[in-house]
Amino acid sequence: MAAGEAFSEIIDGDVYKYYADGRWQKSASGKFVPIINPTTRKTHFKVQACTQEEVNKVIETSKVAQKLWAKTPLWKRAELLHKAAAILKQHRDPIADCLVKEIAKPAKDAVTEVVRSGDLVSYCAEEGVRVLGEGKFLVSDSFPGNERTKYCLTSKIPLGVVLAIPPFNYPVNLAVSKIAPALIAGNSIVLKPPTQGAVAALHMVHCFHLAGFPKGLISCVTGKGSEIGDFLTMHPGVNCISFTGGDTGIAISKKAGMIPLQMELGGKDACIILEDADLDLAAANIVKGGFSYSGQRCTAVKVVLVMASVADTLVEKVNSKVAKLTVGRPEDDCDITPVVTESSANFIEGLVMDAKQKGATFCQEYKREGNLIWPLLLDNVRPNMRIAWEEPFGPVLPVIRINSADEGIHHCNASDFGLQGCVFTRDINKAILISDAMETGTVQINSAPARGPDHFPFQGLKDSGIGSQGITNSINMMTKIKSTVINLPAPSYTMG
Ligand SMILES: NC(=O)C1=CN([C@@H]2O[C@H](COP(=O)(O)OP(=O)(O)OC[C@H]3O[C@@H](n4cnc5c(N)ncnc54)[C@H](OP(=O)(O)O)[C@@H]3O)[C@@H](O)[C@H]2O)C=CC1
Ligand SMILES: O=C(O)[C@H](O)COP(=O)(O)O
Repeated sequence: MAAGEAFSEIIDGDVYKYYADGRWQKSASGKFVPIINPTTRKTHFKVQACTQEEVNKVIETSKVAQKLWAKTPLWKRAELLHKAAAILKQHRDPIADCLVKEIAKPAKDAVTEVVRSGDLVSYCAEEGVRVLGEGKFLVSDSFPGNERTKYCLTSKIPLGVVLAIPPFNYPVNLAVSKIAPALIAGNSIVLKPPTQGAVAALHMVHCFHLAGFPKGLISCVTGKGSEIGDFLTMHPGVNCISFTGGDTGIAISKKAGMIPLQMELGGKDACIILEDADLDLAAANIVKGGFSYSGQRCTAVKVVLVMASVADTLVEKVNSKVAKLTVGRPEDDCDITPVVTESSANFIEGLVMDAKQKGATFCQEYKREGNLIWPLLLDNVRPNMRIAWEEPFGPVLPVIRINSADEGIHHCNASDFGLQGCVFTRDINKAILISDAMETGTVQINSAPARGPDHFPFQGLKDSGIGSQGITNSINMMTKIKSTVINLPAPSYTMG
């Protein structure tokens, strides 16, 4: 069911339409993709399974719309984005409700995601006006052998059609973090939402529709990534891909053509705890960082590396906080809610069983009902266990006891991932040295990893990504530099 009158045109019967050429449309495939509610494990929504012909048409109209959009004054682009942000925030409740049903996001966090997304769009509009409103002026006589006969003017121009593919865990926020920078920079956008989260994304797209963007500029095609993903990412009409997700991103980067790629992939964010750390602060951050949204955040704390001398105290403090976490339905705003799919729950269980077989200490009893997995801290994890290296994307957190900071740094750097990490210590000098040594895109000192606030640069090293996100970096990434050189007949020196 569509939530409320404002969204009635985006659904036909019980199947949500896709958005192309400024209209909500039914796919000619006659097929739909079911969206399973992680809590009930029953089909909750249905979306169109778009065809390759429909993708071709979308990219064609997207190209035409982009040419006109690039000629739209920057202040007008910003004005429309501000309007979309306001409409999005106005409709936060029905959109948040979709997040609860599709991805089992706790009710309050779901509202926060939508509000944060509106703020991101507004900030992007403001930042874009400044970043794109400025270029460079260079003179030739700064390079040896030249007189001042050339003036070079540079500006930032759009790339064309940007393909945006966000993951299930932030289907609205990680969609607008691609859509808003693309649009302010004069690009058009084709969104392929994650299957789980597609309906929330379609509602969000409708807010942009209501804001009055030109037709064809924004499109949203639905379907399973495994079915239309390759066709989209290898499409010759696509000029840039901004992707957030798992290993799929590595495969995409090998198949995509010679176009700019922004890839935000998985992580195994390490939390290093030194002997002098504030253990209450560390424990609070480990629980928040490791278990919020049931560990389904790329920036979740995914391995704790604690000095053996303080490990017992830390584990005790973490356990007493884990005991207070509520477990249940997202509608009831529980801390721990069902993980997104049954296959995800099975994968997490596989990691837990491997750790059990290899002798990890279970701080809580392992408990699972359907997709719901109770929070679990695994102590005395060793490097031969899969959980020491793999990303569970669930409420299970390994603790490895270390005897030196170097051992912690070594474990962190031996990972194929390099998204974020954190270190807890009262010694700022040690914190800086460890931060510099950690091969990750960001290190947080005395706090858990986090992508937000959304204007901070956000990037992964190694298998965690290509390029950098954050509002300003995304705007820059979705543009190219264009130079115009004025050649003078004779050298000219100002006031000379
Ligand atoms: N670094 C970061 O910023 C973040 C990283 N992540 C990572 O994402 C993963 C979990 O998210 P999840 O959604 O399961 O990730 P996936 O990689 O499975 O999916 C991400 C997106 O890619 C789509 N997709 C799937 N196959 C293809 C394909 N062949 N071509 C193009 N697109 C495709 C999916 O669509 P469909 O749903 O239809 O399959 C979805 O929209 C974790 O590893 C996590 O660490 C998550 C959030 C942030
Ligand atoms: O997908 C994710 O996990 C997000 O990028 C995390 O965002 P946050 O750290 O701001 O919650």
